[in-house]
Amino acid sequence: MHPLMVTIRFKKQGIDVFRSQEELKKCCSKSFKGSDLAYLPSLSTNSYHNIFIRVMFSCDALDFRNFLSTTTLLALALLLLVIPKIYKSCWILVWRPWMLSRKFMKQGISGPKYKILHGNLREIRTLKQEAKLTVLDLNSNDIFPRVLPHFHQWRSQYGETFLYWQGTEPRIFISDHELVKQILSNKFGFYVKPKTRPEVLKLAGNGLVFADGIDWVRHRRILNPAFSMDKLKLMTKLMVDCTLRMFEEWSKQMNDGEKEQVVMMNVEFKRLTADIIATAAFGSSYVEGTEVFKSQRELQKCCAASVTNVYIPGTEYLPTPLNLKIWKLDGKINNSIKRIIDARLKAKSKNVEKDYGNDLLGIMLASSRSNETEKKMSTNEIIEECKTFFFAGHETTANLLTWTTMLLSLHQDWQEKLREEVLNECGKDKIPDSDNCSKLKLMNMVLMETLRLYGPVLNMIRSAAQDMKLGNLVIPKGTTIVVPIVKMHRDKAVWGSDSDKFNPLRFVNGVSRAANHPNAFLAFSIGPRVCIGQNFALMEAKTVLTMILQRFRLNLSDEYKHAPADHLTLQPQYGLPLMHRDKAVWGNDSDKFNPLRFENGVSRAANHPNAFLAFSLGPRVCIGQNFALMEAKTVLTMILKRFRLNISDEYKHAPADHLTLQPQFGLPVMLQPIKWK
Ligand code: HEM
Repeated sequence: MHPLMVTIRFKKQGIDVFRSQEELKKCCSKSFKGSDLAYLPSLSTNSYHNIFIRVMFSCDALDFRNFLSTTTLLALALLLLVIPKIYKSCWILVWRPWMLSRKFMKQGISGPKYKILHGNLREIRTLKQEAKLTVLDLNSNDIFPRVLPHFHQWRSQYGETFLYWQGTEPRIFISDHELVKQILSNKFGFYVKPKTRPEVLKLAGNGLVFADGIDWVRHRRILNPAFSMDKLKLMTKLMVDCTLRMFEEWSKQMNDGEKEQVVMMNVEFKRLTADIIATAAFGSSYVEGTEVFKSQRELQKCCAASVTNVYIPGTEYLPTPLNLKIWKLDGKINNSIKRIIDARLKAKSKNVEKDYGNDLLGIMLASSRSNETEKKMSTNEIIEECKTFFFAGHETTANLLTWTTMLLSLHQDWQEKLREEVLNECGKDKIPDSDNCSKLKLMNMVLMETLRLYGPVLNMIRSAAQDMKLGNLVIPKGTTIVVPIVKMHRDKAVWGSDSDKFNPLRFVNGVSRAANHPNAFLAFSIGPRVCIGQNFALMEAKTVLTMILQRFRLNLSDEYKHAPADHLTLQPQYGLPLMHRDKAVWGNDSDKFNPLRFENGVSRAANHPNAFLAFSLGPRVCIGQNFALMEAKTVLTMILKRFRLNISDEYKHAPADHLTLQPQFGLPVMLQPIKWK
């Protein structure tokens, strides 16, 4: 405001305004003592710093000196409190975005325009909502535009590397494999986990996934032994038991005589993997863990809805309806975990168990009693780690199993190949163990290819802990780096021109030789923060798949809509309904003599219309099949009319390949003549 305007305004209120300090002093000496004067220092800004005001108070009626000192102090205190906040807000809301955008622009990096407070969140929300209305072609693996439509759009507008704003947080999208390798394999803490939203911390726990620095080193050192190969071998048995329980449930749901069943696989796999992690890592049953899983699922919905909203620090303490819901769910999760921990402590104190147990929970509880600080975990830390493992330990593997069964249903040839491999390694009904699983090479390739195309983790994020030089780029401190796994796994330059195709054979020579870059496969990340549970997840997936392929043929139900979606992890938006056919081809009793299976004809005796190959099929089908059958029927009829047949005691059951299948020691049969009345 112009000084003249200020003067007029104060004069109107009966306040004298002086234009210089000298003028003011003259007046003071005449009618006021110095201390009775007030002037507003805040007015002393560049434009009107020479304006002083005289306040027309009655000095007798008021102890003006006291009044002045208290209010000045209060005002000063308030100013001291408010000014830094205002400064910080201006810095975050306006100055930093402007400055950083310029810095990146100078390096040739642009992106969508920053909008105050919201950044680009509104665009992200709109694009995601629009993408969710689409359904992909069944054979399309090009899911990037659907699951991360904003990245897809900005990439085509601004190039491979661009800057965008998650609210007021600057984020740079980097998909260059070499740069990503440098970021993820950095061991010096230059790229750390960025601050996480409070609701996400409540969901996934403030454990290993989000820890940094010495805390992370301590936690990882304590937890690593829980995932050693020896421990995993012991866990396979638990995985098998849980899977058998799932089959029992399925057979209960199946009506008598039914050979086909539609099952929502994503739901079943979530339940199964939850059961497995509850038993294998926490020694609790699914029932005890149910409360944790149920609440985590609810929380996940809250998080998926809120991550595209603006986050204002401190708002998590306001009693909004969403916060109230989050607090309630968090309370439930904490209580359930405490109950599981208490049960273990009780078992130990009653000497039911010698120690705390050698699973994940046991290892953590033992560490809480350690005298060495670098091997010690507090109770709170254990609770947070439990949340982390309950969440990370089942959600991801459930999605891996879901997408693998989807792809095997679409690619029946691969389903058959895997079944053959399973039957070779484990037979028709042998329970798989870790040794069998390690021999399943084709299955391993299929799992890798599924993780490449439909990896549960879509992105990883890191924050530059200080100004960093990355390739030709300078990344200012505090910038978040987004590593788009789902995009990088489809990079034609690295994975070849068929990168969008399902081709497990690309992994025939191992993961590091599947692409042009040895670290192109990022499903479990790389470097020091590589997924701690990857061997556990793969062992689990192999065990479950083996047991399914031994028993069922998988087909997609007609109701399936191909709509992969970003629900924090990659999930099928409308679920995955699959049709199971009882056992591979001939059913559970395939080893039994059961002529009734041919009741409805040869083509309907098995799950495959051409399963019966005794006379071969196609153009070279046996020319004499009818002759042979006629002959067999005639002879058998005549024998059966005359004799009752009994196997002789001398018979040795030894079918042998004598060009045709023959009884090696002949077939001595006792013929007992029938006397017809
Ligand atoms: C198919 C299954 C899985 C996939 C695709 C997967 C993927 C990943 C990825 C990409 C990371 C790195 C995240 C980042 O650095 O931002 C990670 C970390 C982690 N994963 Fe997994 N994971 C799977 C299964 C599991 C299982 C079964 C467990 C536990 C039993 C687990 C526990 C963890 C933990 C604790 C971390 C943090 C490790 C650290 O920072 O030191 N994951 N996982």
